[in-house]
Amino acid sequence: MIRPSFVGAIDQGTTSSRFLVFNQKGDMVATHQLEFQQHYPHSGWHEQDPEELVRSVEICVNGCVEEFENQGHTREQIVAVGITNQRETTVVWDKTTGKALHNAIVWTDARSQELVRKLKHRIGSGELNSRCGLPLSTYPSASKLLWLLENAPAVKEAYERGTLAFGTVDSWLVYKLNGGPARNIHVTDPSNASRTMFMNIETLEYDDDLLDWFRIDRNKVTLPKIVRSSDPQAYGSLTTTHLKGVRITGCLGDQSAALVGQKGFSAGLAKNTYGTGCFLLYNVGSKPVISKHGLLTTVAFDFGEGKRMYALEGSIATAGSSVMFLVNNFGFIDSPSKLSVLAEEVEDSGGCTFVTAFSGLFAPYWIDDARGTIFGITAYTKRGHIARATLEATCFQTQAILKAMEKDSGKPLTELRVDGGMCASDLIMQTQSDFIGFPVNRPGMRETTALGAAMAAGLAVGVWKSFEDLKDVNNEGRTIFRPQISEKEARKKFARWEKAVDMSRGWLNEVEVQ
Ligand SMILES: Nc1ncnc2c1ncn2[C@@H]1O[C@H](COP(=O)(O)OP(=O)(O)O)[C@@H](O)[C@H]1O
Ligand SMILES: O=P(O)(O)OC[C@H](O)CO
Repeated sequence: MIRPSFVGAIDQGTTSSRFLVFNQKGDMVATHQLEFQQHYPHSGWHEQDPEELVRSVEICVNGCVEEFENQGHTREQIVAVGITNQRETTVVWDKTTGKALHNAIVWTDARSQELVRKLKHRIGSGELNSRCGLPLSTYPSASKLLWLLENAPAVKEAYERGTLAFGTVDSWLVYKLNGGPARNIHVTDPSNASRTMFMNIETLEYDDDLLDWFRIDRNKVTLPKIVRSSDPQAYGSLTTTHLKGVRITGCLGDQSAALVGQKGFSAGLAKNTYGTGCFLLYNVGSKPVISKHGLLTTVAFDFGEGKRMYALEGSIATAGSSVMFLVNNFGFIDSPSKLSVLAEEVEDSGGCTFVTAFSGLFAPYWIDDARGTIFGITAYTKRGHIARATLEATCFQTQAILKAMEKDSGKPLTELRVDGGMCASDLIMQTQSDFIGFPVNRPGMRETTALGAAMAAGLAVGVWKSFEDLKDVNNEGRTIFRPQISEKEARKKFARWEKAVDMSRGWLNEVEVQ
C-alpha cells in the first residue's frame, strides 16, 4: 500500500513557535505550539534568546510528530519541511563555535532610534529606499546589526576576527537545525533578505554600495547566501528531532508565507495578517514597485524563473501585542479571546482613540518619536472603551495603509483576505470591514502562514507540481464580513484617528527648560 505524503511547517513567530503537518489537500492534521520568553531589558527594547528559539522549535517538531503518529501515520510520511519566521529579527553568532553572541534583537526593538536619526543625515540616505525597498528606520535588520557592532563587545570582537555570522531567524534556524558549524549551512531566501536593507531589490543579491553605505565590511561578517524560497537542496536537512534526515525545502518570511498560504500568487491579490504586528501584502507582479506613500517594497516569494513576485507592504508594529498589553500589563482581561467580550460591553470607544505606538508608528506614517498615547479619556471612560479603542487602532492603521496602497498602485482593493491570531475575533473583522468599506474574507483554516511554508516546501519536492495543483486548498469555511456603517461615518472616525496620530508625534523629543 502506498501511504500518502505529508509536509511539515516550522512557524517561528514573534510570540510562539509551532510545528504543523499538512496533507496534500492542504488540511492541517497535527500541530504543536509553544510560547517562549520575551525580554524587555529597557523601554523600547525587545530581545529573545536565540538558543531558546531553536529549542522551542525542536520541542514543537517532536510534540507534533508524536500527535501525528498517534493518528496512525508514520514519521517517514513527512517528506519535506518548510520554515517560516518572524522577519528582521537579528541574530549574530560565531561561525567557529556556532554559539549566539547576543540575544536576538526583535523586529519591534527601537533601541537604534538615535543611530537611525544620525544615519538619516549621512549623504545618500535618500537613495536607500529605491535600492533596497525599505525606509531607513529601526525596523529592518541593518540598524540592529550596526547597534550590536557599536555596543556589544563580543560581537565587535568576532567582527574584527572575521568570525562573525549574521542572519535573520530563518538563517539561524536552518544553520542550527542542520547541526551548526559541522555543516555550516548559512542561507536565507529573498523574502527574508529583502528585510535587511543589504539586498538589492532588483537583483536579489547583496548590494556592495548598500553595505559600504552602512560601513559593513563583508570580509569581517558572513551574510547568509541568498537562495530560492523553494529549493530541494539548498537548506539541508534536520539533524535532530523525530524528523532527523528530513529535508528542509522551503523558506519564507512569515508575511510572505501568509500571502502564499492565501494563494496570493498573482498581481492584484492581497492579504492582511493580524499577529503580534499586522502586515498587509499586495502582490504587484514580477517587477518591484517603489512606494511614494510610506509603504515597503518587498520580495513576496521566489519560486524560480517566472514565479518570482514582489509585494507592496504596509507594516503595523503593534497589533496583537496591544491586546497582550491589556492582558499582561493592565489585567483588563485574562486572555486575548476576551477582548471582544469586554469591547462588546460598550457601544463604541466612548470618544477614546488609542495610538498604539509602542515602538513608534510604522507604515504609512514612519514616526519613530511617537509612543503609545490614549486621547479622549474622561471620568466616563470604562475598560470596554479602551478595549474598543485598542482593537480600532489596528483597523485604522490598516485603513491608512489601504489608502496609501491605492495611491501607489492606482487601483482600489475590493476585498481583503485576512488571517493571524486577531482575526479570530468577529468584532475586529466587522470593525475592519466597516472602516474600509468593503468585504473582509476570512478562511476556515487560519494557519495560512504555516500552510504557505508547507506549500513552498511541497512544491520543491513534487508534493504539488504547480500553483494550479493548489487551487482547491483551503477554500472551505470562509466567512465574509461586509460593511455595516455609512461611508460618511467611516470617514469621520478616520479623520479623528489621523488627528490623534498627528498629536502623538514628537513625544520622545527633549523638552526645553529655562
Ligand atoms: N480572539 C482574539 N482577539 C484578539 N486578539 C487575539 C485573539 N486571539 C489571539 N489574538 C492576538 O493574536 C496574537 C497572536 O497571533 P499570531 O498570529 O499567533 O501571532 P505571531 O505569529 O506574531 O506569534 C496575540 O498577540 C494575541 O493577542
Ligand atoms: O510574528 P508576526 O506574525 O507578528 O510577524 C512578524 C513580522 O514578520 C515582522 O516583520
